[in-house]
Amino acid sequence: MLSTVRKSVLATSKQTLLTTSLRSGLLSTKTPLLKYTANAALRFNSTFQIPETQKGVVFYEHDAGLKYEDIKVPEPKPHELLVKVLYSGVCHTDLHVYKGDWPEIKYKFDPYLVGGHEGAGIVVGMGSQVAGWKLGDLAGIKWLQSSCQSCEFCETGHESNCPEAELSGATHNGSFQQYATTDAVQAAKLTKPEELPNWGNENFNEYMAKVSPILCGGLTVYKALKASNLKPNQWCLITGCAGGLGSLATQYAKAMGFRVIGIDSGDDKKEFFNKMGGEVFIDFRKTDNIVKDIQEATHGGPHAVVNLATSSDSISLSTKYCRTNGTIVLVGLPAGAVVKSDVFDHVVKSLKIVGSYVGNRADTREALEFFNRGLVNSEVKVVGLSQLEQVFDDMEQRKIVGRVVVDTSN
Ligand SMILES: NC(=O)c1ccc[n+]([C@@H]2O[C@H](COP(=O)([O-])OP(=O)(O)OC[C@H]3O[C@@H](n4cnc5c(N)ncnc54)[C@H](O)[C@@H]3O)[C@@H](O)[C@H]2O)c1
Ligand SMILES: [Zn+2]
Ligand SMILES: [Zn+2]
Repeated sequence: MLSTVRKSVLATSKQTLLTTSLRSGLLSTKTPLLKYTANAALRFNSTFQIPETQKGVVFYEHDAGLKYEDIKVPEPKPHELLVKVLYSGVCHTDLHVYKGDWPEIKYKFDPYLVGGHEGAGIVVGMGSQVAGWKLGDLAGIKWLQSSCQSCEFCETGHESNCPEAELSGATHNGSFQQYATTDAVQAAKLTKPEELPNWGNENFNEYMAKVSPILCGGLTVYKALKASNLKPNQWCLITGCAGGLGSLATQYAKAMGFRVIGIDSGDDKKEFFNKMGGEVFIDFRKTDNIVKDIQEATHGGPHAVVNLATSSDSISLSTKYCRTNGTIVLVGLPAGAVVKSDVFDHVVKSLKIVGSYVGNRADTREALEFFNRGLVNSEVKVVGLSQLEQVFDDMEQRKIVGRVVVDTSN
């Protein structure tokens, strides 16, 4: 799947990697180059030639078609990085944004919107106020593009709840383009694979493709599992267990010492779930009594449920089978979803229902560490960025097993 040109480029040493990439075409294009030197506030290095235009997938209004177009390369603001995006995971959130499922968000069409918030790439430029980054560093673009850093939520590490938060792919153009800007404080620091015993420079492209879903999917499920209050050896039920977040949640849960029972549908999804380390799979389309099946398999119900399914009914159902004193974590955001729970059961069983929204910078670093240590294997299918519309169609029809990642070079 990964291009042989890139593979050969990446078999080089650390020092030669970026310049060789430029010669081979990884970082260069035939389009005219911007004269960044004209703006002394921006810092660039001659190693990186930034074109004026690039390929990106844009939409001009919700649910009215995606366009793979030549668009302008954005210029970083003083506090922003310019990232040459190599790969971007496709999260169901990108589909919700495209469909306009969440009217609460103030989407920014200027005049178009570029989705994507699981971008992995190389820092090729930065604004004058950026500190702590060097050109050539590897950076991740997350859903939380920036936060104010001074409100009560930012101050206490709840940055994703910041009322001023900017969101990649929704209020700020995201990672479905070859070059994207992102706030330098919130950008995720990615370790170079050559510094990791499990990886090495020869696997650079594979590393970048696989790390991209950790930037939303991995981070989100890791944080949600922390919010579940589970103790080692307790049962964790994951709804939507064979989707993008589900495949990662299964592995993080296992790595954190929990037993995993998953709900999804289809033999391919069951097989995938078992491969990810899941113990019991319930096919919601095949069972006659899902509550009974779950409670029997877990001897009284799971101690926590992490709801990742893109189904409102499945969320309400989780209040029925959750164990007494258990925690129900809400993560999936189907359009217009509400949780219907029986108050009597709710009180007598003393259930806790909590929402979990991506994670902060520490959660990001920790989630990446699980991946870097090889405790979580991000199983991805890589396709060209130009195929994004097809990926959205497949996602809507629930055909995708695990995560699809787009390669911005084609
Ligand atoms: N809270 C957050 O911070 C956060 C972050 C990222 C994503 N999300 C949301 O999480 C959800 C999942 O995202 P994803 O990228 O994993 O989506 P996905 O499409 O990859 O996976 C969803 C899975 O749910 C399964 N499913 C659908 N109906 C089901 C049902 N009734 N019972 C069990 N499984 C069912 C599908 O078959 C699919 O495998 C989306 O709504 C997304 O917006 C939330
Ligand atoms: Zn996401
Ligand atoms: Zn804030």
